[in-house]
Amino acid sequence: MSLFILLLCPVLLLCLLSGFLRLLLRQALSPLKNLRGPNSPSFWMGNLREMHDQENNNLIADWESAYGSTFVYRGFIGGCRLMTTDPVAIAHILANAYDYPKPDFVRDSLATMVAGDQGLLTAEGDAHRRQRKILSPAFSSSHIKSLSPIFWDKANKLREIWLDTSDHAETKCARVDALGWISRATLDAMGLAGFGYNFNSLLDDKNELAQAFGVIFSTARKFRVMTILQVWFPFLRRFRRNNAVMAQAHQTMRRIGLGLIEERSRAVIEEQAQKCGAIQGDKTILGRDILSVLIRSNIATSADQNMSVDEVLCQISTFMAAGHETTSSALTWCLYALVQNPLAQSQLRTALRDIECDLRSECPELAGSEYLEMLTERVSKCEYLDWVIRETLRLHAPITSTMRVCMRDDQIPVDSDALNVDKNGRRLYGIRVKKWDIITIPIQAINKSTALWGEDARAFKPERWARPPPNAAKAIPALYSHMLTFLNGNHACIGYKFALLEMKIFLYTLVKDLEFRMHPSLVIEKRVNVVTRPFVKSAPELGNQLPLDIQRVPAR
Ligand code: HEM
Repeated sequence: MSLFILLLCPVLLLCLLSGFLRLLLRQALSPLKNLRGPNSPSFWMGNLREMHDQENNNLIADWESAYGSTFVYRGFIGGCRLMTTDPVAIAHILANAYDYPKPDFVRDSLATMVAGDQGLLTAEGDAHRRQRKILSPAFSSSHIKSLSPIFWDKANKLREIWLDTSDHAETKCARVDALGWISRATLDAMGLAGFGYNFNSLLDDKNELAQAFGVIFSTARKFRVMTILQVWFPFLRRFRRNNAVMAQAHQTMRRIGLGLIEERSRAVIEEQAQKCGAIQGDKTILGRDILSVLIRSNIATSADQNMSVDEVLCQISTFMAAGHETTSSALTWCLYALVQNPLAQSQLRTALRDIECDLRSECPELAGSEYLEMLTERVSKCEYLDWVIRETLRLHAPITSTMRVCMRDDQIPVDSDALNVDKNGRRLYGIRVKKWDIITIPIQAINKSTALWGEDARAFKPERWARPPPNAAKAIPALYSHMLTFLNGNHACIGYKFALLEMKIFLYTLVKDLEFRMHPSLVIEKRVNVVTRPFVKSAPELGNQLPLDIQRVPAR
């Protein structure tokens, strides 16, 4: 054994030991240990293993009915983690976002995914505030609307591919993997709308940047003991799998990303020199993509406040990670919900066909971009489509939970009507937390909670949106429709208008002329790997997929 290894072993052991001791001390001092919660099936892993399948086993709803809306579950070596579905507690945590940031291990794992720790997803405090301000013009309603031609183009391409596939099938009905196709179409849309880059993945799946992102995102790791250890012992993060492959993918991303930034910056500077564009993204004649608007906004920001090249580069992969997979997951789950509810599917098709019919008869002279603009307006306002999307995002939130860590000792308020008690049966009027305590906000469980949404909370019912939500649900502090799908507060999703418009345009284009069905023998379950994706229960080895049968619906 070399001298180096002989010296290294005791150092590693010492690091591990001091890490363990620190952890045990924090846990011993945490007031969370006084709260009720489920038994821990494992000393080392606590409840983490059973939580891995929570989207398929209603685990959190069961815990909620046993222990109330605020309780603890166990993490690594039995550490207590707070879980709460209490709207008042969640409002407090999200309103004090910088006192409750994402835990270091979450940020580290996101940083691996977005190829750096300088993007909006991982930034905190002043850096986050500054970045968000520079990025906000790119996500305004008017700017997002100006991106709609990209969504129409990619949605139409997918529609043509699917119509062609079904028309050429012997029975005029073809089976496609909806998840795979939607993911390619939304990747293409994100590339163009995000940073003016054409992945062209609907026609060719060999694009080098798409492959690099594929490698980077696949680091969203499976449940492994090593992953848990890396959470608590940062030095172990050096020994990640695929490090060489990842480095290569990061290099590709950096090379292409820097090229895009340079190209866009040059275009913006030329544009300003010619005074042919305003700073507002939607009025410029050049690049409407988010990166171009970000660069304009960055140039207009004072030098001590603007973003560095590395920060801008990191935003590109951040849009990809935060914007592409989430929207493709939401659209896929929407089609799943519609095949499970054929009545809702046909009602939606009727509403979508009415839009086209009404527009053609009211404005027969409209064509080209004018027609598309008016169509976008009508599709955005279609009531039934809106209900279908809300109901999908409530029942199938692509991001099912998020974590926060307390950065100061605090007393988190709770709903005064909630009858939560601690381990000793004492009524809880607030939750005492200590610095470093970890909190899980179970987004999906809150969206489906029967206590908040009523007895039919787990059913897909677009019509529920015809009435105002129950009072209990109205208390949820949300950015969108009383649900936490896009979260709320300083770290709320910046791209939610982008996602909603893209979803509406894709659904209009696909559902209007295609009927979707699923073979009754197929059972679909959810797999959470940063975002939630479907897989066939009897064929998990085939990976994430949603096999749907598609068929052209004859014109009216
Ligand atoms: C259905 C689609 C989407 C869903 C469900 C979704 C959901 C979320 C959620 C829950 C968060 C908060 C994460 C946390 O703090 O733990 C978030 C943040 C974020 N999202 Fe989205 N998102 C979607 C689409 C998009 C799109 C299309 C973009 C960009 C084009 C985007 C960009 C971002 C960014 C940059 C953040 C970080 C914001 C911050 O920390 O300040 N998202 N999203």
